Formats: sequence, C-alpha cells, structure tokens
Amino acid sequence: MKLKFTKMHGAGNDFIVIDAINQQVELGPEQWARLADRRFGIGADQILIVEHPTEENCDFRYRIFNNDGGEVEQCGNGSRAFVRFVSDKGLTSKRSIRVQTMAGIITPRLEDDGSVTVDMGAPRLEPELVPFDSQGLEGVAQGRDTLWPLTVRARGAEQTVLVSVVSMGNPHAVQVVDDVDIAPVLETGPQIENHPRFPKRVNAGYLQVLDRGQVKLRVFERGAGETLACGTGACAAVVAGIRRGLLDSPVQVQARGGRLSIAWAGEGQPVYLSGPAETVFEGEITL
Ligand SMILES: N[C@@H](CCC[C@H](N)C(=O)O)C(=O)O
Repeated sequence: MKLKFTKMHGAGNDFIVIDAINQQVELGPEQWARLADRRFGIGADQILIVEHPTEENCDFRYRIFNNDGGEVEQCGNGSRAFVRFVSDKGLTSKRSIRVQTMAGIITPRLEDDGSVTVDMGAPRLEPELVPFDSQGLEGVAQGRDTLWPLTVRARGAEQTVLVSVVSMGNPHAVQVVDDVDIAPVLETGPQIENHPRFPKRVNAGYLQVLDRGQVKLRVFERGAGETLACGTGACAAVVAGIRRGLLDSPVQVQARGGRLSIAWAGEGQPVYLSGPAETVFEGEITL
C-alpha cells in the first residue's frame, strides 16, 4: 500500500499530515507509531488525518495520533497545520473552517499573513473533567486557581511540585518554574505524564513567567516526549497563569521552536491560539 503524506510543522512541533479523503487509509496503532518513528519511519511528534466529517455543519474531521501510535483528543499546533494543508491542497476555499475533533468542534482561521488563529474552545477546569483524581488531596489556592501537590523524584531526591490541571480537550498539568532552561523536564516529565492521579496520562508543562504578557514554556507531551512547542500546552499554561493572577491576556509564549500567541477572556470563554504552520516536504511511503 502506498500512502501520500505531507511533512509539516508549527513552531517546530512536527507532523505527518495524511489526506484520507482522496486515498484509503486504514492503519492500526503499530503502523502509526512506525510512521512517526524518527529512525524506522518518516518521523513526527504527531500524525494528523484529514477526513470527511461525520457530524453535521462541519467541514472536516481531524484525527490525531501521537508518536507512540495512540489516538488523542486534541492538538493545537496540528490544527494550524491542518488548515494550511486543506487550503494548500484545494480541499476547501474557506478561510474559516469548522473542524470535528475527538474533543469537540474547533474553528481555525487562515489569516492574510499566512498565520492561523484557532478558536480552541473553552478550557475545562474541574479536576474530574481533565481528568485528575483529586480525592483525598488538599489543594493550595492561588488567585482563582487551585494547585495540586504531586510527588516526583528529581536530582536524586523526592520533591513536591504544585500543578494547575487544565483540559483543552486533552489533559495538562502546568507547574511554574524559575528557569525553564534548567527545569528537570526530561526527568520529571515522564513521572508526571504517568502519574496515577491522571487516569488518561497527562501533558506536563513547565512555565516561566517573564512579565505579565510574556512567558517561556517547555512541555513534556503525553505519548511524544518533549516537543519544541505544544499548542494546547501553551493554551493550558496561559489559562493557568491568568487564573493564578500572574498573567494578563494576550500572552506571547516563547517555546523552544518558535513563538505562539494566546488570548483568553476568562472562565467560560474560548482560548485563541495563533502561530505559524509550515510545509517542509511532500512524500510517498510504501507500507
Ligand atoms: N502537540 C500538540 C498536542 C498533541 C497531543 C498531546 N501529546 C496529547 O497526548 O494530548 C499541541 O500542539 O497541542
């Protein structure tokens, strides 16, 4: 079976994008993981599949597979790549599209300068919706947020980190650190990702506040490891920072692979994510 694909990235978070409207695509988790493998496959943090919608009033269905082959609910940077892809391939002439995802409908918009802004929907903040098991834990109040203690091992010692829990359709745990460049992301990221309090695992964010409108962010992603940028991670981190009383919307997020811009008007309101989406190359692979 031959499969046409496009390699894309959004601020260094890289994707294999596959048109499943004009070619038949029926693969299982092992094949997704193989395609995403950087040595035995094409290599990517996520694989994005473009399909016909199954819901009314949507233009497309967007499915997301992590580097480990698991299907997930949402991908912010991927949604920008998705819009560039359907526009470049002539699959739509609309600038603003309604996209069905596992986590609900998102509405990305292609701007005149080529960047994409995505209405990612409202964050879900109740621990059980993240999902996070807070039973028996005592939270610490900061601003409008509740921080939850998690025990991890770092640099040979046990320590407690305080995380905000946020769902952007997918689960995030955000901690504030003094300096992202020396934060033990690779050591504590996998422990937080697989912490038993998160039944669906979690994306672990490390947020450094530079001032009320600018932050640095690193994210150890569920099913992909540390990536150069995470769109939903940036949304979750800014939501957490605003609720903690540390940030004001809009916020510029400096990730290792580029810059994202996040705007959020507060509880119950959608989060807007803007940033780049680039095509790297086109290819065909035989499976
Ligand atoms: N890179 C993404 C998030 C992809 C999914 C995530 N790893 C998960 O498992 O939830 C983004 O830009 O949001």
